[in-house]
Amino acid sequence: MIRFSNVSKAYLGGKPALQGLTFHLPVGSMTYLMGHSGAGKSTLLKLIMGIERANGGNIWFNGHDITRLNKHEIPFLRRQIGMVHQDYRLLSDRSILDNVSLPLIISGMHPHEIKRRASAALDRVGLLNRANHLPIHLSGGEQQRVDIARAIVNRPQLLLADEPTGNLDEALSLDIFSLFEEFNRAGVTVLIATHDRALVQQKPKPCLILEQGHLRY
Ligand SMILES: Nc1ncnc2c1ncn2[C@@H]1O[C@H](COP(=O)(O)OP(=O)(O)OP(=O)(O)O)[C@@H](O)[C@H]1O
Repeated sequence: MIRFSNVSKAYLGGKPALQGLTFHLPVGSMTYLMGHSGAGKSTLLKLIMGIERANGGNIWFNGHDITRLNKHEIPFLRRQIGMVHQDYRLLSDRSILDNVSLPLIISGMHPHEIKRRASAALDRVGLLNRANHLPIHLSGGEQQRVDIARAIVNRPQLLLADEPTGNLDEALSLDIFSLFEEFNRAGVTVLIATHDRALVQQKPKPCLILEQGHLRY
């Protein structure tokens, strides 16, 4: 699914954020991405999403080298990837159904199909009965579920999560993790950047560990 080959990234004027990364995430795998603050986890996720560009090396997504995509091809790449954030990033003046609909509106889908798919995504995270509520009326754990519904509404092959349990207590973190496991069982490849050692110990999975921009083996 994803293959990094000797990938490096340095931000303008900064020291290298990632250096010489080589690894493979097979289709259907579920992997943690760990490392201290500043180790390069978010940068690695941004390279996969095409938000940042590598300075060296190649990144293969389903056999296509995404380091060579031009800017018109990036939206097509992003439609195949769902991204879950630590801070949810929901639009506060839109219902949760509207929030989940957003990626489908952007992709130009018919309104009937948008409503059907967004409702199905909310149902999968157990929030269909709150479809017309504003985000402010939901708890932190529920808002995280809305973010996950929005990430999977396009039926992505790959789900990336950047500290998805960073704002949640242990019980809610396990709930959220169980959702990721469900999608993974349905065939979605999952990569979760996390500091959450309790979660990693309770739910062991293969780990990529970054140390100051290098992979630790
Ligand atoms: N837009 C940017 N411009 C310049 N430097 C950046 C930028 N984004 C990240 N960096 C630097 O790149 C390095 C890796 O940062 P990154 O955010 O990828 O780490 P992280 O492991 O995700 O950290 P955290 O766990 O705190 O989110 C850090 O030294 C950071 O200061």
